Formats: sequence, C-alpha cells, structure tokens
Amino acid sequence: MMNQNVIVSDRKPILGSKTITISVSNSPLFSSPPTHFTFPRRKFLELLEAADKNSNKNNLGAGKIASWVDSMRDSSPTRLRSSSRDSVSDNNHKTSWIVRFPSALNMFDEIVNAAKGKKIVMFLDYDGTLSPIVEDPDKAYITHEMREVVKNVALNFPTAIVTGRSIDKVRSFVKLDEIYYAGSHGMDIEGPTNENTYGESDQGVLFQPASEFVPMIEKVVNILEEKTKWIPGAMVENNKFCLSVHFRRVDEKRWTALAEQVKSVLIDYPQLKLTQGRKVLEIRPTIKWDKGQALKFLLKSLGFEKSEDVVPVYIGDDRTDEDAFKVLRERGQGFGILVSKVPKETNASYSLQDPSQVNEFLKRLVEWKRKTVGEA
Ligand SMILES: O=P(O)(O)OC[C@H]1O[C@H](O[C@H]2O[C@H](CO)[C@@H](O)[C@H](O)[C@H]2O)[C@H](O)[C@@H](O)[C@@H]1O
Repeated sequence: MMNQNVIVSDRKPILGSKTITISVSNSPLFSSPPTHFTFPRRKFLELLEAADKNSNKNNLGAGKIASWVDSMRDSSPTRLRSSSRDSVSDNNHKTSWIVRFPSALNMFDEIVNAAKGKKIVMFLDYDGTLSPIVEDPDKAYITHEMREVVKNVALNFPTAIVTGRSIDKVRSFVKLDEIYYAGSHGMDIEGPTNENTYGESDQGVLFQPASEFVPMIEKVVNILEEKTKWIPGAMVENNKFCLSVHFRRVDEKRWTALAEQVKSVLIDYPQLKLTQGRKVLEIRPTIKWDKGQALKFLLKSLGFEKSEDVVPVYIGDDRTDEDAFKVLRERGQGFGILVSKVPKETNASYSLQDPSQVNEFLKRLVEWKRKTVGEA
C-alpha cells in the first residue's frame, strides 16, 4: 500500500476509549474515498510507537509528509509567524525583529571596533547571499561587481565560500582562485589554488568526510530524476556529496506528490537524510557534518582553533547556514549575519536584506581594512 496518508479521525479517543479509528486515504493524487480501520487502543499505541521508532531513522514515518509540505511552504529559515495577520501587527513584528537582529550596515562601526587588533576571517554563503535567488539554479550568476568585491575581501582577509552546491559548480560561477571553497554543505573543502596574500597556495582538497557516499548520491540522483520527471518544474541537482530536489518551479498542488517521491526513495537509503533550504529538499549523508563543522575545520586549518584573536564573520541566508551561526554563538566569537527581508528565526546576530546590501557591507569592510593598514 504505497502513497498513503493516515489520519487519526479523532484525537480524544486515544486518551480515553478502548478503540481508536483511523482513516487511510490514498495520495492526494488519486481521489478514492478513505478506508476506516478500528484498532484496540493498546495495539494502536504499539503500532504508533513502532512507526515512530522507524521514522526516527530518517524522518520518514507516517504523517511526516504533511509536515514536510508545511515546512516546504515556510521557506528557510523558518519564518516567524505573527499572531495576527493585520499590517499593524506585521509592522510591529518587523520592528521588534530588526531591534533583535539589527542591520549589519547600521552596526558596522560596532562590528569593526570588535575586530580591532584581531584577525577577521570571512565566510560567505553563495545562493541568496552572493547571488540573488533566481528560478533556474543553473543561472544563479554572481555579478561582476560582487566578484570584484569578494576578490578584494579575499586579498584582505582569509575568505571561504561555504555552499550547498558542488565545488565545481560554485567555482564555475565565482571564478576566483584565491579563496577557500567548502562545497556540498561543507563536505568538500578545498584551499586556494592561487597564492593568496597569506602565502597559501596549491592546497587543493583539504577534507572530504563523505567521499564514500559519492556513488550512492549518483545513484539516488538518477532514481530521483526518473521518479520526478513527470512533475513539471521539478529538478534534481547533483552536488557530488549531496543532492538537491528543487521545487521553486513546481506548482504547489504537486508538492505533496514530489515529497512522496523523495520519501519513497529515502526509505531505501537510511544512510541519507533530508534537510531543507529555500524551495529545495536537500538529501545528504547522515554523517555529523554541516556548514558549522566546516567553519570550525577552516578556522583550525588557518591556525585559529583556540585563538582569542580571531573574529569569524559568517554571512548566509539559508536554514543550513544556521549551523554555522550556532557555532559562532557557542564559541562566543565573531558574528553571524542573516540575509533576509522578512523576520525569521535565527542564531545570527545581525541582518542584511539582500545581496546588494551584502555587497555594500563587504565594500565597507575592505575600505575599513585599507584605512586601518594605512593608519598603522
Ligand atoms: O548553501 P547555498 O550556497 O545557499 O546553496 C543552497 C542551495 O542553493 C541553490 O538553490 C537555491 O538557489 C537557486 C538559485 O537562486 C534557487 O533556484 C533555489 O530555489 C534555491 O534553493 C542550489 O541550486 C542548491 O543545490 C543548494 O543546495
């Protein structure tokens, strides 16, 4: 019995009566009426417990699809919901959010004052941070102006691009050799291939904690391409150590169907897990490695593991960047800057609205550095 939604018809009986009735309906794609089953209460609770244990393996238990789709709607990181939808309350909500996460441009002096006499290390997410979000992931180009400013940042501070994309793909967009790349959500880390001002060069691959997963990812990409080809707008992207299933161009009516296809594949691969980005389902190995771990790895590689004299600045827009913001909070070091126009739950300290503000912030940072070197 594939593609089924299980609906507990009444929650109260679970607590009180001896039997529980559930309705089982086929996928919303098909329109057959639901079938009703009545279970002895104890048996039902045993089944529920077993399903829950199973679901813990990779979050695929009965009823999870609905929550997947809910969170697909939420974009990322999770939007903060205001209690009322009227515009006055929305404005109050925005105002109180911006007080908690002020603009990094308005707080620029505070940020650089905290960095005086210390070494700034820059971490930059790619999509939504250095390039604006666009419909077609293959056309998420960085502007010439942004490339120039990132290059100047890299000439002044050790700089890494930390992205969910494969290194090959992001390199083909960014086209800079003097920076670090942490691709596939940090599971593929490479050093600069041109000598940078820190004398680091030709470092090539530094760390690939999930290399044994490459053949599995390739296989899953092929299966998912086959299984989703009938869903208009769905796109599967091979990010080498992980993969993305895009639904930005999929009609919302088909999101459940898409999530079900992804689920049906993930069930056979308990070594893989699902995370979510902006209108994208991301599938990656269950290893404990993420953008936060990549940030720690890079700081250690740069000799700053225990240093008090480093100020890591991480700029990102995505739910996956939260892992890095969290690491900075836990270390009590540096600043996370969330790129977002709308209030979102975040572990960042500051905010910027969009890539053009990121560009402005980076330019000011370079100017500040040049000025302080000139003054010294
Ligand atoms: O870590 P990031 O650099 O932010 O990468 C995360 C995902 O970014 C890309 O998808 C996102 O950007 C696309 C282009 O603007 C957009 O069409 C898509 O809806 C976004 O989710 C990338 O294509 C994914 O593989 C990355 O996982």
